Amino acid sequence: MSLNVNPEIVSIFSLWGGVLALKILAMSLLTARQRFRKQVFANPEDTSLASKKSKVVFDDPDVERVRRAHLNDLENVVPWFIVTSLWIGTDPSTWLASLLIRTFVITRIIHTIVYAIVPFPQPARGLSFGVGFLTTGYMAVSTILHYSS
Ligand SMILES: N[C@@H](CCC(=O)N[C@@H](CS)C(=O)NCC(=O)O)C(=O)O
Repeated sequence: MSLNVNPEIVSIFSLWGGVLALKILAMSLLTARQRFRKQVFANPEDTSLASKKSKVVFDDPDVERVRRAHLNDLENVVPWFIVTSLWIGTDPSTWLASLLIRTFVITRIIHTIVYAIVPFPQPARGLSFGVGFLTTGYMAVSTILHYSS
């Protein structure tokens, strides 16, 4: 079996994967923004960076919301990077690869907006999570079928 990776698909994956990596890095900044806004930190030494009112708190709802969104990213984006880098070796069509890669990245950006930036009522978050989840699931199954046949 020969490995045939289309360079156009690699470019699309690199571009959109880079955007997604930056989005995940931005989650740390969003967490820090909430910590400074609420003056709540995870370690005693961090409180010296802020006002005298600042304290160590582990259950601030706004900080925890961003942290849950960050964790959810890691639960979904890490498998996506692994699965996509395997799937593009199965010689998918450029239009399908482009559609699935863009769809996943856009759904993760929407997930962050509706979870951590402007909390939206459900099913906004569930849908953004679900579409991305199905995208990764499709690519994983199609990779397994490709290499097992
Ligand atoms: N680890 C997730 C597994 C299920 C999941 O990812 N659900 C999506 C759609 S409802 C979600 O955004 N969960 C919120 C979260 O992970 O904090 C959880 O505990 O909820």
